[in-house]
Amino acid sequence: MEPHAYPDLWQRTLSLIQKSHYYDKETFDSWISKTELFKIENGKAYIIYPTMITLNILNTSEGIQLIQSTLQEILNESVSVQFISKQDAKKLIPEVQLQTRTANLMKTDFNEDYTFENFIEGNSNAEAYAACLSCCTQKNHLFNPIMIYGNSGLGKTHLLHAIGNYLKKEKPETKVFYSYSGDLVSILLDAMKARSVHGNAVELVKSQLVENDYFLIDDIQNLQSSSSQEVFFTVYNELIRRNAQIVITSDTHPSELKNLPNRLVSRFSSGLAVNIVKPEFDTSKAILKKKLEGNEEACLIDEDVLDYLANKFSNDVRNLEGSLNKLIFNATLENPEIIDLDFAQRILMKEPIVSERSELTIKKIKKAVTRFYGLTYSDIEGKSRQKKLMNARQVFIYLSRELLHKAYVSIGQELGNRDHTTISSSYERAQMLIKTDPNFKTAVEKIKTLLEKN
Ligand SMILES: Nc1ncnc2c1ncn2[C@@H]1O[C@H](COP(=O)(O)OP(=O)(O)OP(=O)(O)O)[C@@H](O)[C@H]1O
Repeated sequence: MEPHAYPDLWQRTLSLIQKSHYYDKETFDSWISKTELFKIENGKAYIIYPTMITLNILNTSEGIQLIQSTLQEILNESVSVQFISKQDAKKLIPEVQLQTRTANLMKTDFNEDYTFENFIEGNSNAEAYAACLSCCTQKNHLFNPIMIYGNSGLGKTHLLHAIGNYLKKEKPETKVFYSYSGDLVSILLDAMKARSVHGNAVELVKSQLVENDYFLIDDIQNLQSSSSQEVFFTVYNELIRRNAQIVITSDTHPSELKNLPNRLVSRFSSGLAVNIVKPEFDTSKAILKKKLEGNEEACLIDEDVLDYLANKFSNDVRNLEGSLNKLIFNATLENPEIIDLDFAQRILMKEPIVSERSELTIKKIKKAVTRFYGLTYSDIEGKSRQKKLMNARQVFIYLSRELLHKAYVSIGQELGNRDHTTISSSYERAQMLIKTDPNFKTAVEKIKTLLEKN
């Protein structure tokens, strides 16, 4: 039922109660008529009492019975009744939001391109690939947790999404949870802030988390808040007890996770830790070829250009792919007959690719986006809903997420402390726009180029 329908429904209920003459006129006018219906949820009507006297009058078995039967008469369905104070009603709001946020968090959309089929195997990543694939196919989880560790841009997120995509297709009944650890921290901190009149919000989140069969956490090194580490610890233990498969990625070996408590680190070390390193030459070349698949005719490229890229940019597969994208993008502008080594070197030297991704920061993305749109920081951080500003914010959110995997909460901080749920829905919209709106796509591509120049 829409919230705006409650006052009307409650007026009708009160009028029937008045007509029943169960309460005398004075009691009704002074106390009962001042009540409000806060909401009806899961078969329960939450009724706000203004004072303790009202509560004492209402809270008798006959009083409750009268309200229940009157509501049932109007709604044609049975409801139970819970009386709440005005303060309780205020506390209920965050809880409702929390339930929505938690529900959103639980339904993960996996990146459709990040599949096992699209992942190129080589010595550099064979163990990680095998561990992730086998945990999907084997009934008993032999290794738990599986920790995939290695530098940035080497395919860790890709493999977690591949697990999700595989299970969604092959075992659709499986419950899979995936989150960047930074986003999980936001949800847990929210739950700790949310007060609750019927149940504990943290317990609610915990109970939803432990119900998963697969629990995939990306970039665990960002699980830095000690209170969320506490909650994570109990969730982790319960998941292991229930034999759920846990797969975690991190930028270092578990034993070197300095910011996490020892009891967590030692648990992470008890499963299987596999390293993923930079792809060797052949794997890098195969990744480039995979990326070109289907575009061979539109974009002719010399084999020695692929060798050149594979030799030069393999430290981070994002840079490897980025260098190829840059060549293809420039080829659409200049229309060469073929992308040869001269063309490639000219373009890549003119606009050098960021050689290490650590050089890219969220501040740099913000600077590039504002420069591109001709805006100031206060424009982009402010509240105006002008189209240009909204576009700029969406591009900023999109790039921060895609290039740096930034948590929604950190992106929100850069945008005038916007709430992380706002950021998460803008990101979803941006993901849609990149597929449907050519202007949005071009802006993203151009800003990426700007970023690579700096
Ligand atoms: N072996 C591979 N085969 C195909 N694509 C790959 C491979 N390794 C990495 N990639 C691609 O490289 C890009 C970066 O990979 P990914 O985001 O998984 O890196 P990551 O290790 O999670 O980095 P970070 O630690 O920064 O989160 C993605 O587009 C991914 O598809």
